[in-house]
Amino acid sequence: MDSHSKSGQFWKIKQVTDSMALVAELCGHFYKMGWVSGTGGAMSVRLHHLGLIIMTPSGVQKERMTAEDMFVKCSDGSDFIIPPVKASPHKPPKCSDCNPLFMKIYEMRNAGAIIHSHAMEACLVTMIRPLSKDFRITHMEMIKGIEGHGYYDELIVPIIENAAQEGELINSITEVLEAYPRTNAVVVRNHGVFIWGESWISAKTQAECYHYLFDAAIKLHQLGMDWSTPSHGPIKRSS
Ligand SMILES: CSCCC(=O)C(=O)COP(=O)(O)O
Ligand SMILES: [Zn+2]
Repeated sequence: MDSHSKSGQFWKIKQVTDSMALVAELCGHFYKMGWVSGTGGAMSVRLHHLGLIIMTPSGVQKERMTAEDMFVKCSDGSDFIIPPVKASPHKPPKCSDCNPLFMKIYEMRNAGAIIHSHAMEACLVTMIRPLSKDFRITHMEMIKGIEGHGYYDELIVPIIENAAQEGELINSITEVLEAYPRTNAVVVRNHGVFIWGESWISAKTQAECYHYLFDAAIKLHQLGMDWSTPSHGPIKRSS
């Protein structure tokens, strides 16, 4: 291998290891936000130009992960890097249960990163209106943080029903990705939310806006105000 090729290989390896470290660092931040507590939640970043996908491991303290805990998959889902087994009593590392859901989102959307949050506000907003098929909100400045949306737009986020196992959500996620072509988030009732963007920065920024809007909706509801109407006027019995 000539020195030019060696240099190219070095920079590719560095991009992968830097991204693995970045996912660990971001999960530490998300833990402080209440998005990945109790081992819940997960994250994935896709390195389009390298054909690789980084995913968090399953069932671990998400705020204590390091770069070497990350799984790295090829675009077809096969393993590229499996984390080393740590000393007993730790179990062998397992990739996130969100793996099939992340792969489906990558397949159906041109995403560069996906965040799965277990934030309380993402749960509660689905429980206040237990029959609603989607979360709708308008006339809030933070809607502008969601790609393709303005202040006056109605932001519509599909809600799917929860299941006993994360992988069982695959059919309902696929259905809403088809039925809501503009959405870059799916809320799972009584569980959490999946949010994606073209880069990790876009996914994180939009995740902050979605969580803000869910929180605002809950607070508006507590104040007797209807979050889904332009005036946010008093809640009517039917809403
Ligand atoms: C209390 S966590 C239950 C599993 C879950 O919903 C989740 O998001 C975490 O799954 P993972 O396999 O990525 O740890
Ligand atoms: Zn989950």
